Amino acid sequence: MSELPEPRLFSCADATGAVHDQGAHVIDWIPTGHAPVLWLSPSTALETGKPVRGGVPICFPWFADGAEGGREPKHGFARTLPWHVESRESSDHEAMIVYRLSDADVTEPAHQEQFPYQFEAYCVVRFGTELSLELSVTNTGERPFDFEEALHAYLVVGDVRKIRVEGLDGASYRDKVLDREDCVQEGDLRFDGETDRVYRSTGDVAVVDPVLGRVLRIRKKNSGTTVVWNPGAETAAAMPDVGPDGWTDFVCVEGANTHADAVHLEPEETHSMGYRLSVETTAEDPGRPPA
Ligand SMILES: O=P(O)(O)OC[C@H]1O[C@H](O)[C@H](O)[C@@H](O)[C@@H]1O
Repeated sequence: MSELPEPRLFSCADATGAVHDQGAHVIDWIPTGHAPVLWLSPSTALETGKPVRGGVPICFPWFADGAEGGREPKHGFARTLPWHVESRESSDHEAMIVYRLSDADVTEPAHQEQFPYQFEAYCVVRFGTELSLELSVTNTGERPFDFEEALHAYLVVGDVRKIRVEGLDGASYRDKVLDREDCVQEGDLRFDGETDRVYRSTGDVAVVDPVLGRVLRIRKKNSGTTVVWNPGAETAAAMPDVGPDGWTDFVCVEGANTHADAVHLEPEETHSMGYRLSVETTAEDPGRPPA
């Protein structure tokens, strides 16, 4: 293992940002006039071949250990492979980069065995008043395949115990902490410990943060799954790159297509999933007790 090269830095009138080529992994986005939006663990490994804890990891071609289970590495090989820069452009109000990964980059036999298909993936990242990521996958081979994907964003929050996530009311979900299928969300989602839920939901989501006085809005495109994750105190304490105090500082709200929403591609077909993030300052009283 060697140290990761410095990330690529982006700057325009409306934002700054940073991305590692490994995993096409966005690690920073600061819209002008706001505090940082993406959480990055201060103790994350920044080494070739190791996942980075924070930012927006790309999970592909499977999520966790895959729809049928048993796949490795967790969340697929794309997040630890170096992606290729296809193009980069900047204007006054937006900085943009296009990354590309294909089956030719998958050199580990164990990875090839688990996903023996020809594909081409592009990730277009735009830094501006919004952070926008679009992951497109094309089947460039002669056999159909299924894949899972997630844009696994780590969002900075003032205190996860005081936020609420709106937009999932009524959605069915799998609770990975309780190991229960077919749960249904009632009202807003709040956090008082380990939370790991895979929602069937195409809708937009808002993270209302009374401590930082802001709302993070997530707009999804072609995404049937929203994953919400926070490790809680106990699990976090056992994770060296989160630690006993780190878990209150972030929540993951992920745009995804997993399990029943896995994507099927016939030869020459393309699927694109979009994830857009924006910030609004609010006047909500930080002392307001939870409803
Ligand atoms: O530790 P990682 O491989 O980065 O995974 C972090 C988390 O990702 C997702 O949100 C999953 O639903 C969780 O079960 C998992 O713990």
